[in-house]
Amino acid sequence: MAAALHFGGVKTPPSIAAKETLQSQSLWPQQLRFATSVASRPFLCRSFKTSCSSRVLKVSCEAANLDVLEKNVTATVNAGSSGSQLTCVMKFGGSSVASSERMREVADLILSFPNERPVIVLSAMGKTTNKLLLAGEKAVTCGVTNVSCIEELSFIKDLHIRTMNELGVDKAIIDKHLEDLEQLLKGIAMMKELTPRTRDYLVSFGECMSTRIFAAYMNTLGVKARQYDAFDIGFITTDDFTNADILEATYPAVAKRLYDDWISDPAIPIVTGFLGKGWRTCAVTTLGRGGSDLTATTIGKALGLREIQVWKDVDGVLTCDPNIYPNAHPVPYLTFDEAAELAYFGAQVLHPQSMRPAREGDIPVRVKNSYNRNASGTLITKTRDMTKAVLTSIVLKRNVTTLDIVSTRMLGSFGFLAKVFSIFADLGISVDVVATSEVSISLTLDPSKLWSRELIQQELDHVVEELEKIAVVNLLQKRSIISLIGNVQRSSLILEKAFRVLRSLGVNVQMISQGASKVNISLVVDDDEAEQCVRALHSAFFENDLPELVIDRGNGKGNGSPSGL
Ligand SMILES: Nc1ncnc2c1ncn2[C@@H]1O[C@H](COP(=O)(O)OP(=O)(O)O)[C@@H](O)[C@H]1O
Ligand SMILES: N[C@@H](CC(=O)OP(=O)(O)O)C(=O)O
Repeated sequence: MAAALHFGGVKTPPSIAAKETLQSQSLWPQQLRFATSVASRPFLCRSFKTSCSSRVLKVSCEAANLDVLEKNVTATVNAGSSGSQLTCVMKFGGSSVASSERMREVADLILSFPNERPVIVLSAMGKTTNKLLLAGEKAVTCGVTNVSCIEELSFIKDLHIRTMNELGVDKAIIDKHLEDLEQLLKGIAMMKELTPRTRDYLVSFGECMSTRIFAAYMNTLGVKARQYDAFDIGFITTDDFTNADILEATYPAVAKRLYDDWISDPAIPIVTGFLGKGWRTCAVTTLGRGGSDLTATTIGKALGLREIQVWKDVDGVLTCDPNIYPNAHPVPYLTFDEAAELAYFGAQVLHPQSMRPAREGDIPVRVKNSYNRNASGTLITKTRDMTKAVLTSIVLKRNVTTLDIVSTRMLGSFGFLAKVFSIFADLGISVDVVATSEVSISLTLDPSKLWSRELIQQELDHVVEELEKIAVVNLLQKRSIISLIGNVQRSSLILEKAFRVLRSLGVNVQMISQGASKVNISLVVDDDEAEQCVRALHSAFFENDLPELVIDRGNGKGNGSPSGL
């Protein structure tokens, strides 16, 4: 039987009617408590689904016992308090919490928003994740007796102990972690192998230690804070170690745990970014490099918070990677689609999957600079005014492999494309950019699903071997994808300008593709020409005063006048 629950408002007790959704105009703790308590009672619910935005919570559930459900709804609503609820997520990346000074600065920053009651998500301090990975790799070959001399292990210990000393927190809070870390490295040395599962457990020490230190520091300031390991509070993931996906069960579980604790004993939650728990193995998993952004947006959606803030070391999302072009400018507004595309095509500033929960929950994401808090940053929302927008950002993804596949006509055109993609699916390799004709297909392979390495030669040989059964295959390595993120409604204008720039550099574009997302045009060029192209494109699009880039004739097609190049 499908039970339907309807909240008329926060003060009105809910009534049970024959509908399938519970809706509320504002998200109050008691509604979330209700939703999560229903979700957590399998005897009560056969199936349960929620989606929430900052204003609307929808719950559909199929109840096994309506009487019990009704009592539960009433009890939970009456017990709830409409007082101070959690308001936003603030995520601070490794660069923001790299030292004791930075942690002080971040605490000060959090306290400078007295009207917020934030959930804090932290990454590991500075480059700790990289150091842990290096320590693990060294442990594989160095022998058990040499583990304590691994330089990266000493670095990590020194950094964390010094930070605790300087912040005046009790060093005992991470004693056990430091001991276990060394034991783990000895285990790796003994086994002479570092599996993806062990790798995830190894890197989890970074976030587990940074959050404990920071929560303890907040407590020394007289601000009540409570540390949480994400894998203990309901972050349930697939068992794809090193690149796990968050499962739907995470949302009600995390909401329940954080809200229950907040209501019974309010304290600022300090949550480990990047980590989860595999649903079959129950082992620690990680969400892929930069995954703390995804932790933040997941919490934002789970709790239906007002805003998700990600604090970085740059003034927001920039017009291109500042390491390629130091004068890149902050982009004030982006849509979730633009930000997702930008992240997916290689802009390190955001995790590729992090926009999904924010978009589903329709929760604005603000990218801010913890080193320059007055900078306005970038606001990412579902829609924005695109009438004046042409190009938003230029993104470079290096060291990409491309494949040109020409059918030997053993299969019809439908069969050919289907067969090509089934080969990639069977081998678990993602494809980024695709250009097709009836009998040929060119595509680029995405190495990002593999942990900090490119597709290895053996895997590529296997792909080619399989494809050669139906096609002539040409594999080209050391290519780059330049993604032009912006208003693809103006693609002719963007392409005209881009090709002028590239022609003036004597660069030949090897593949071009315009995504269905309508925000991205991808161009494939040689690796060694790519940075030069990005710099020239940046100055043509963002630094030259080119009137045709801003004038709108009201028909959405630009004025088509030739560029000044
Ligand atoms: N388009 C871009 N906009 C902003 N930063 C970018 C962009 N492309 C690459 N970056 C790099 O991303 C870095 C910020 O991301 P990240 O290192 O993940 O931050 P954090 O560790 O603070 O979360 C910047 O320091 C910058 O070097
Ligand atoms: N510490 C992890 C997770 C993370 O999100 O880090 P950061 O916020 O510093 O990018 C990493 O380095 O990948």
